[in-house]
Amino acid sequence: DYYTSIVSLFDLLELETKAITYLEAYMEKMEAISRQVNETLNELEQVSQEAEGDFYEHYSNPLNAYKIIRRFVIDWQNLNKTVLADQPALEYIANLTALVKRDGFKLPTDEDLLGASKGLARLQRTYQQETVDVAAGDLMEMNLSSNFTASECFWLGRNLYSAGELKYAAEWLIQARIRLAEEMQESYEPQEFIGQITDVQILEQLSITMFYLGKSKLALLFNEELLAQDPNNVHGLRNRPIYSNKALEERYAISNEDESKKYLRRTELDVLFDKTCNGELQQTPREKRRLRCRYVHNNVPFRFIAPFKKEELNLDPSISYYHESIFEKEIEQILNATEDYVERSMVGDLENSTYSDVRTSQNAWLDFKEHPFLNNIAQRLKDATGLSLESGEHLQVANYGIGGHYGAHYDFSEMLETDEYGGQGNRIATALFYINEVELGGATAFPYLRLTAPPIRGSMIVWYNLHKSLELDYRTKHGGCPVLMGSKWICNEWFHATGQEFLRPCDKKKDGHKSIQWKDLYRNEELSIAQLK
Ligand SMILES: O=C(O)CCC(=O)C(=O)O
Ligand SMILES: [Fe+2]
Repeated sequence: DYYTSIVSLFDLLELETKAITYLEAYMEKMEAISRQVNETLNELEQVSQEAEGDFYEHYSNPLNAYKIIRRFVIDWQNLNKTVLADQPALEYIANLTALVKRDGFKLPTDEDLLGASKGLARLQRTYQQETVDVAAGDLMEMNLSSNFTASECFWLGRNLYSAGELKYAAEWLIQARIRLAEEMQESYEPQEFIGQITDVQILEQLSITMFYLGKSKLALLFNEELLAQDPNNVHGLRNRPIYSNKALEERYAISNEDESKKYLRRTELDVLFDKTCNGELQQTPREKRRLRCRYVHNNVPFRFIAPFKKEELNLDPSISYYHESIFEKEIEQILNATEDYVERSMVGDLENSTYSDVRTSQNAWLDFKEHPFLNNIAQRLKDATGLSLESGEHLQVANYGIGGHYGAHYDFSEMLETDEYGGQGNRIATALFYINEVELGGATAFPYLRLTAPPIRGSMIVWYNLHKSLELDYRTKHGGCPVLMGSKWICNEWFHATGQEFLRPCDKKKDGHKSIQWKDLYRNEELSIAQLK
């Protein structure tokens, strides 16, 4: 999947560079052919004009009789056989096909484009970025000098419409119109490049989008504009009575309950998560007053000389950074080891796992036993947490691309089966390394705790998912915020409950009550469309 990872985009760039050279070669051939055909055409026109005078006189001349026959046997044949039958287009297509087939290269699909579009909308929503600004290449007040063209705005709008992101679809389509008008002004000739769109196309899409957004009057207005430009437009004519009836109905309706089914449904939890990611929700200084940064050795002899740099983010449940916890060399080794295995992440248990929009990232697993270089990392994980890795899982490596995110979830299994996780008990703690610099976005967010941990290259965060009593800690709901710029690489380790009895002694007292109030919050929430207004 292209939209889930930046790595695969490098392959695409390479492919496009080659495709451009093929297209250039094709053009050169076409121009040569066009020259030859032109010359031949001139010749033919000349000789046939000569014959236009007196037909009988002309062809009584045996030389002329010979010439016309010769033209059919030689000249036309040559033209058709050698010049026109030489098909540069076919050759170009064959070259391109061979290039793509090499190494089983997969071209991006409609699904990839849809994913990339959704990623952009997700960024806009989470970080409250206006469409005008994004279209002008302004993201979080940085100018990225990647202005969108009218066509690009149009196709993004169309994709967002298919994805049910109607509000953003409408905004991008309006940008497309503005840009198209500008582009027309800049050049006097109507633009003719392949894929250029027209105002009629935009208006078709815009009116239907407005209609499903519940704005029938606007839908009607844009539809009229469409018909003014293209009076016989089939869609325009068919939709006119539908839009105008609906607009009339709304005028007289007391309430307007018949909302469209095409809204993208967003839950209250989604909204809460967004607000945590964009910093609208934060802990107060008072709540944070007891948090400390300190060196810790956890009674590990080596760590007396090289202590961990611990930064507390939350005390109960415990969440902390351990800075400078992984070496550059190790990061390199991890990335090398996973390069070929990074797959689109699955969500859910093994049997029922499906690709899902909840999580847009790619991941791979590294077995400690198979990779000796992981020994040091394993030791560090044990020393920092004081937990055993006997019941731990393989190390997971994940990568998020354009707008990639991981919606709010729990790491533990809520209805643990005895044989689940190989009978090792629930996921007691999570340790997560950030292994690259994320330019912007991509924090790990805990919405119930109003807390984010921005990714810091080389740092690890550790938190407990279970209470000391091993009851589920419902305050630990968390996820990965959308990556705004760059890509995000993490690797994480899940510790399990089995074998930790003496390492993290459980309280006799049950302490699960501390988080019980979060348990059913948002569980069966009514799907909310608040976000769309
Ligand atoms: O990407 C993140 O920051 C969170 C990842 C996560 O929660 C997980 O892999 O379970
Ligand atoms: Fe998680």
